[in-house]
Amino acid sequence: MTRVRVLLFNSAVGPFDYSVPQGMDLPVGSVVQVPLGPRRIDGIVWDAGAFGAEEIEASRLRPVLARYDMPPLSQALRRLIEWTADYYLASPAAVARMALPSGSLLGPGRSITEYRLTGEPPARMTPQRQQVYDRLAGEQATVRELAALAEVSEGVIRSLVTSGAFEAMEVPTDRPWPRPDPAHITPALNDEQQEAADRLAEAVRAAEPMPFLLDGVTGSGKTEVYFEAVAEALRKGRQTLLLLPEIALTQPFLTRIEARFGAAPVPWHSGLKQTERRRAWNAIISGQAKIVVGARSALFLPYANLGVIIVDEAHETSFKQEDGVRYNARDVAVMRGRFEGCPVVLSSATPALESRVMAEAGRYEPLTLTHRYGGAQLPRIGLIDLTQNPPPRNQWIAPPLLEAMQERLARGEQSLLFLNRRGYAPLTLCRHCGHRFKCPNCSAWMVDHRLSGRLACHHCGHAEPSPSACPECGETDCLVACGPGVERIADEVAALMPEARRAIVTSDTIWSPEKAAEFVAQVEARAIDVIIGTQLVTKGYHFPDLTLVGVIDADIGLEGGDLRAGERTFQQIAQVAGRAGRAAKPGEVFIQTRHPEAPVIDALVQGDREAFYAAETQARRDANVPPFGRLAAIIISSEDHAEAHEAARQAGAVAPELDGFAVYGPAPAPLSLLRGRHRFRLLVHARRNVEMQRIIREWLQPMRWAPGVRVAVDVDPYSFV
Ligand SMILES: Nc1ncnc2c1ncn2[C@@H]1O[C@H](COP(=O)(O)OP(=O)(O)OP(=O)(O)O)[C@@H](O)[C@H]1O
Ligand SMILES: [Zn+2]
Repeated sequence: MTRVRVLLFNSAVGPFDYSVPQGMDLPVGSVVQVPLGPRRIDGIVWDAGAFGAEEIEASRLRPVLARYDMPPLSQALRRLIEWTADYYLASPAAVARMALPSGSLLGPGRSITEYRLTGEPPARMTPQRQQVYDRLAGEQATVRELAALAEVSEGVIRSLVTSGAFEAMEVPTDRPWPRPDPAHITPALNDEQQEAADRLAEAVRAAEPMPFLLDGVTGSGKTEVYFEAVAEALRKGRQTLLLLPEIALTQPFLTRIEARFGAAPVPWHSGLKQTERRRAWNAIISGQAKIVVGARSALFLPYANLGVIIVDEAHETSFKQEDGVRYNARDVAVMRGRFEGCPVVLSSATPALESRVMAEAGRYEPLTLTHRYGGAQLPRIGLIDLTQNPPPRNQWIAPPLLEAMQERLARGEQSLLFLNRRGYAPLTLCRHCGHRFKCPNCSAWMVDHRLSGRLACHHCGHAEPSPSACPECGETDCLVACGPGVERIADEVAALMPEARRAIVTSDTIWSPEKAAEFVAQVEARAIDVIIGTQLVTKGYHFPDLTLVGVIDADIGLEGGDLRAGERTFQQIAQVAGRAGRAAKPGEVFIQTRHPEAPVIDALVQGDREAFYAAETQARRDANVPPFGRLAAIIISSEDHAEAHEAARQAGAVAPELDGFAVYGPAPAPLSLLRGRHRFRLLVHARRNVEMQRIIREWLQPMRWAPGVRVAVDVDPYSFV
C-alpha cells in the first residue's frame, strides 16, 4: 500500500491521506508523525477511506515522517473510538487522544528523570527557595511535579537543579509488575455467590461479549463474585479492566485485590506521577499488566488482550464525564466489551434504572445476590419526621437520632452521619443589609469552608478568605451562615457529644488515596466514633463496628426535581444505609425528612426496592424519558451575554421540526453563569427510534458561530444545570 489515511491529533482538520515511504511498514492502527503545513503532528493510521475525507491525488501526497515504536491500535479500539465519536457527537481526534494520553508516545523502555533534594542548601536562600525546602523534603518527582507540589514556578526548581541542590535520579519506566495468582487465596463462596461466579467465569472462558448486571444487596459479596471472573481471565492469560467511580476509594481496594491475588494491581488515574503513568502504560500496552484498576479515563487505553471489564458501583453518576468528550463510561464499557469480544460486569446494589431496563429486555444478563454474606442482616430503617420531631433551632440532629448515637458511643460502636454538602454552610448572608455572598464567575452562592477559613465556589473553584465584615454595608458581626454542611454537623456533634471522636469525610479531607487509607485505618483501629460525610462515604467501605447511620436531610436530593432526582435519592440513601451492620452486630438507620409520604422515602423504609423501581420505571415510560425516550442537551455559551443569547436564538430558529424530535428552548440554563460564561440551553427530546445524533449533527454542523461562542452537546445528559 502506498497511501494511508491518518487521523490527526491536536488538529481541527483531517483526516488526511499521506504516502508511505519506501521500507516503512505501516499497518492500520500504527501511531505516526506526519507533516501538516510547516508543523509535525501525531496521528493514527486509520482504515482506508474512513471518515469520508476528500481524496488527494497520489502525486500531491506528502510522506509519513516516522512511526512510533509501539503496537498498532487494534481494530476493536478503532471501532470503539469511531463509535464514541459518533454517538456522543465528538471529534474522532478528541476521542483518540484519550487512547494515547500525554507521555504515551515516548517509546518503550525509556526512563524518566526525577529529582530530589540533596540536603545541601544553596548559597543564596530566597523565600521561594525556602518554600521548596519546607515542602519537598523526602519528595522525588519530575521538575514539573515538584514545582506543583511546592507551589513555585518550574524556573525556581530548575535553578536549584543547576546549583546542585537537587540531584537527578533516572527512574526506569519498564520495570515489570508482579504477576497476580488466580489461586493465591480463594474464598469459599456460598451457593448464590458460586452460581453467579460460575456464570461469569464461563463467559470469560468463552469470551462472550455479554454485559452482566451483577445486582446484589449491600454486603452480599459482589466483589468476591467478580473476583472469580478476574481469576478466570488470569488463568487465560488475559487482562482485566476494573473501573471505579472514585479515586479516593482505590487504596483500600488495591489492598483487597492484593490480598486475593497476591500482587498489587496496576492503577490508572489522573493523580499518577509521570514515571508511574509511563510504567503503567508500558505494561498495559504490552499485556504485562494483568489487572488494571482505573478511573473512567482507563477505558480507552490500548489493552493488549482484554478478558473482562468490570464496572464497580456502576450506578454512580461520576462515570459520566461532564467536559471535553461527554461520555458515560458505563455505557462505553459495554460497547468496548462488544468490540473486544469479552464480558462486561456492571456491579451495583442499586443499579441504574437504565441497566435494570436493559436486563428486563434481555440485553444484559442479570445475576442476583439476595442476601448479605455470612448471615449479616440488612439494617432496620426508621423514619424521623422533622415536622413532628424537629431538632432545636440551628441544629440538625433530631432527638431520636442523637439518642441512638449516644447509645452507640456508650457501647463502643460507631455512627455515620450522611449529608451531601461539603463545607460549613451553603450560604452566607448579612443580617444587617441582606447581602448574600455570590461567586463573581458563576450564578452560585459561595460556600463557607471553616476548616480552611474560606468562602469557595463549588463550580469554578473561586475562593476568598472568610470575610469579617459585610462588603456591602461594612457592618461587622452581622454575617450569618445559613443551612448546614458536614463541617457544621461535626461542630454540632462536638457540642452535643464532646467525648466522641469525629472524622469529616469529604473531597476536602480525603483528597488522595493515602488520605483514604489513613481514614480507613483510623476507623478500623476504632479511633473514630462518629463519621460525618458526603456521598464519598456512601460506597465501598466495610466497617464491622459501624452500626448506626443517620441521614441528616433526605429531602435535599429531591429538591432539584430533575429526571433522576428520585432515583438518585434512593441510591444514595440505600448505599449509605448499606454501611450499617455489615458484620455480626445488627445495623440501624434513621432517615430525617419533612416528606415522609414521598414514594422514595416510603420505599426505603419498607425496604421495598422492587416497588420503587417499578413505579419509577412506569413514570419514565409514561413521560417517554430515558431510558424510554432520549434526551440531549445543547449548551451555548459565551463570555458575552448578548453573543450567547443571539447564538442560542439562531440555533433555536433553525431547529428541525420532525416527528418524534422535539426541541425545547433556548432558555437561560439554571446555572446561567459558569466560570464567567453566560449559558443558554436547548433540550432535545426524541423518540427512541429516531436518529437523534444524525439530526443534531445535520442541524448544528452548518451553523457559523461568533468566535467567542462555544457549543457543547451532551447526549444522554445526567446534569441539567
Ligand atoms: N464468600 C466469602 N467468603 C469470605 N468473605 C466474604 C465472602 N463473601 C463476602 N465476604 C466478605 O463480606 C464483606 C462484604 O463483601 P463485599 O464487599 O464483596 O460486598 P459487596 O456486595 O461488594 O458490598 P457493597 O456493595 O455493600 O460495597 C467483605 O468483607 C467480604 O470480604
Ligand atoms: Zn464560581
